[in-house]
Amino acid sequence: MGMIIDVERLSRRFGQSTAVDELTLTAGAGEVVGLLGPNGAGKTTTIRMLATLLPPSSGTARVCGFDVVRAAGDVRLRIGYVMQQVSPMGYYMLTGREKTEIEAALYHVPRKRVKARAAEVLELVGLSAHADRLVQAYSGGMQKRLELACGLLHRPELLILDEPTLGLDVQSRHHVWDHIRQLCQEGMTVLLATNYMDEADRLCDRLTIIDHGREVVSGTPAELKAAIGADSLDEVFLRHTGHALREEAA
Ligand SMILES: Nc1ncnc2c1ncn2[C@@H]1O[C@H](COP(=O)(O)OP(=O)(O)OP(=O)(O)O)[C@@H](O)[C@H]1O
Repeated sequence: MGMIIDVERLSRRFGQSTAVDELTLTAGAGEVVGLLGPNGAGKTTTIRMLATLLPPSSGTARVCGFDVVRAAGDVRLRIGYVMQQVSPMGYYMLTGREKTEIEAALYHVPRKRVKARAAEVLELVGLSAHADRLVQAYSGGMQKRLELACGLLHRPELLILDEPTLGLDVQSRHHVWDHIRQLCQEGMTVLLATNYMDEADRLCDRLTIIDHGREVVSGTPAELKAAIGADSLDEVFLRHTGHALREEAA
């Protein structure tokens, strides 16, 4: 069975600084693989390389069997990417359904299928009842779920989620997690970047902890905790790096 993500010694430099440093990462079909690390650890840079938006400085990355540099078009057809920063401004005067249908057309869903597919993905993320409300009336959690729905429109083999619950309240986070878990049950492969250890713990089959662009340690959440007798992934991070995963806000 081919790997959905197969990354070998991937690096990205910006001038003198190295954002991603010889990272190796794999994901098999149906796995939820996490990248856990603090702000600036290199998660988004890694994701942008896998999504073909940023060329690597060195190393190789294959997604769904295609090289992200030489076969970027083949990769793009097979991935959904839900970005960290969502700017809903351009969509404020649209309903959730209208936004989803526009994105469906952009994602090359055949015209005859657009309405049905939009309704399906809205149902998947629990937004059917709110589909005809304006996006500007959505809560933060609903907007995130709408982004998730749009990432699913073209039935990607790999869904890439960058901080899917950043800035959400506890209840909304649990709601988003429920929907991500449901997608996994349907066999989707997910790459999740987060700096929330509870999110990584709850959702990931395997994760790689990164710091300063480099792998610190990787394994299942249970393995990582058991190896050092830690109760939480925060503690795992602290023990391996000597500093906290999340700096306290000043
Ligand atoms: N276009 C760029 N030019 C220069 N430096 C960059 C660029 N993009 C990212 N970096 C640097 O690379 C490092 C990794 O950033 P990256 O955004 O990948 O981290 P991250 O783990 O995703 O953090 P966050 O959780 O804040 O998104 C940072 O030091 C950042 O300043």
